[in-house]
Amino acid sequence: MAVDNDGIAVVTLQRPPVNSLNLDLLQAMNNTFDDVAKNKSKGMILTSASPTVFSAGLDIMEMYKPDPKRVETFWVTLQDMWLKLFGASFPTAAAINGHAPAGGCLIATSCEYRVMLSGKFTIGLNETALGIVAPTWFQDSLRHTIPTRQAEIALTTGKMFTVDEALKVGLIDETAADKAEAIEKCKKFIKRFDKIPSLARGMTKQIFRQEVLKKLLTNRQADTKQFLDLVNQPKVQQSLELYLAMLKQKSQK
Ligand SMILES: CCCCCCCC/C=C\C=C\CC(=O)SCCNC(=O)CCNC(=O)[C@H](O)C(C)(C)COP(=O)(O)OP(=O)(O)OC[C@H]1O[C@@H](n2cnc3c(N)ncnc32)[C@H](O)[C@@H]1OP(=O)(O)O
Repeated sequence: MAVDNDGIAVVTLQRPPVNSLNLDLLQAMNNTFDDVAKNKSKGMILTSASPTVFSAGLDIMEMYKPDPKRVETFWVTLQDMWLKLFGASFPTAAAINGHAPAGGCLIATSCEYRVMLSGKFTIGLNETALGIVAPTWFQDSLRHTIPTRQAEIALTTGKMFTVDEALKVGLIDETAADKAEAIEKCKKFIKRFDKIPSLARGMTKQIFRQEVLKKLLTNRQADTKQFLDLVNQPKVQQSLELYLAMLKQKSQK
């Protein structure tokens, strides 16, 4: 992860090849978010070092034949990452410079503003298409971004939106021709708050988001148990094995 700081922190996800979210990356993200808060940055922009993938979502290897202690820590660290990002009092934006499936879409929709590169990229919560259920807080992040009806259809169909579709439905706010332009547009969004007192801004955001945050905070143990029960089911392990094989086969073509 690299952080440039000119008052606005640009945080670059840098875990080749596809920025899949494993325990180490999630821990690094959490430490970085804490630093951004401590340094009193004006805001934070999340982007990717990959030219084609923002993030491929959760690292499936963390869930396939998992070590019991590690997979639990993995999930709790993912919850922490979401609580910190969705609940950040500082302004957040995502410069989405590539594909953003599942957990990649979760990161983007946890931010307040999204700029995505024009091109053949897709974004969405595709969990149902993989035969799994997007956790409540994944669903809430989408519902917080696009109208409820479109969110329900997208979630139940596991829809991956093209850039044009994402713009039309409001899943992204703007498009950009390249990464530099996407970062500039995110900076422009964050600079809108230059004349707004930061305490009032931060508290307003937290009040606006508190219902959704509270749902996970009061349900963390049940959410973790639900995930662990699901991931340890033989049928789920079988699906993960098939999905990994499919991804490998595709990457070797
Ligand atoms: C299926 C049942 C799951 C049951 C889980 C239990 C409950 C879980 C609850 C919550 C779920 C959370 C949601 C998630 O985030 S799950 C992850 C979903 N992510 C995806 O479906 C994306 C998969 N990846 C892709 O579609 C593509 O890789 C893409 C991001 C579009 C990039 O394409 P491309 O640039 O062509 O790269 P490759 O496909 O060639 O991939 C390069 C190597 O990276 C490996 N890879 C890709 N994605 C993942 C991943 N999410 N986790 C781990 N590894 C991944 C891929 O296999 C290639 O590896 P190699 O080079 O060794 O062959």
